[in-house]
Amino acid sequence: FYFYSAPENFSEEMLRGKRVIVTGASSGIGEQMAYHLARMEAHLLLTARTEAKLQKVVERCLELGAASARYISGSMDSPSLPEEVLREAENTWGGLDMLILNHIGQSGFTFFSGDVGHVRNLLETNFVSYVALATAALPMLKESEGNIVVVSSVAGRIAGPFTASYSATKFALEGFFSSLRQEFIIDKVNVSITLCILGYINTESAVRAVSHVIPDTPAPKEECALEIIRAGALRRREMLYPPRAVGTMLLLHSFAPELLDSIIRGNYRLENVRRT
Ligand SMILES: NC(=O)C1=CN([C@@H]2O[C@H](COP(=O)(O)OP(=O)(O)OC[C@H]3O[C@@H](n4cnc5c(N)ncnc54)[C@H](OP(=O)(O)O)[C@@H]3O)[C@@H](O)[C@H]2O)C=CC1
Ligand SMILES: CC(C)CCC[C@@H](C)[C@H]1CC[C@H]2[C@@H]3C(=O)C=C4C[C@@H](O)CC[C@]4(C)[C@H]3CC[C@]12C
Repeated sequence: FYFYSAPENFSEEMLRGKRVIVTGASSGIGEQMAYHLARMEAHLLLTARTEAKLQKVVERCLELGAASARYISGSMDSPSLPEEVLREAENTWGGLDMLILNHIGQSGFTFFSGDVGHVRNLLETNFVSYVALATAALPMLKESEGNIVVVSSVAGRIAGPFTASYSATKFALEGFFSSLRQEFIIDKVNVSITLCILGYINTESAVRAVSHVIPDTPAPKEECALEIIRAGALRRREMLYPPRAVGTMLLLHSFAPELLDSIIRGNYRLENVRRT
């Protein structure tokens, strides 16, 4: 608990000139990570589906001081996109230092509807594409001794109600990337894997999805974005944000899981859950 709140030896120069891919960078935490990295004078390759938004983010990144900034648009449920993104990095930079996996597909905050097709598609977008991106990036990351950063959630450690499909995709990420980290150590592959366990963050889409049910005040996306970059650059195994709230939840989950479950249910405004 203390470990994660300890002062850290991070300097923004660590990112200067680094070649970084950020997925899901057209809005929310991904967009904020792009702006921080731009200020730090990194080279940026951004992805998401909406080209118009990516164009604006790239423009702003160049104003903020990015060494370079470009984008690729497309949906991560398409099996060819991950390789296309990494080919672009190889062609323009000839290498890669940091891969930040952050995008998620749409999922509502309500009872599981029974739509198995949606689960399949969400696993493709939120999980399989992460594996494909990391796999395609690995040769370049080995060369640079770089970083893989996986953005996950408290919902990837503790399953609350109304996030069944989403939680499954985040649990999958932790299983896969924690196993991979072990293999890297065995094989002496010097590529770090940082898992980010986030609580409720004030992005537009999250607030829209849950504010009528969850009364808590969400944590700021700007600081969240900076903490993710910091943890990745410091090659941390995991980061928690906001650290105290998430740390307390994980601790409670480990020694009194049923108590935590009931606290979560008791904290929600269940009468406001939209049943469709
Ligand atoms: N906000 C929160 O409370 C929490 C967030 N997190 C995690 O943080 C990360 C960022 O979340 P947040 O910033 O809130 O999310 P946003 O909804 O703000 O951003 C999601 C990004 O992913 C892109 N995206 C959506 N669908 C697809 C798709 N099919 N293919 C490719 N890209 C897609 C979106 O752009 P476009 O629509 O243009 O494609 C957008 O850039 C996620 O991994 C999330 O799980 C974890 C815990 C809590
Ligand atoms: C004691 C309890 C109140 C603690 C429970 C923590 C709750 C509040 C936090 C932890 C993880 C959060 C979810 C998340 O990870 C990602 C998304 C996707 C986004 O598009 C919509 C919002 C959603 C569902 C978040 C909703 C709020 C969650 C459940």
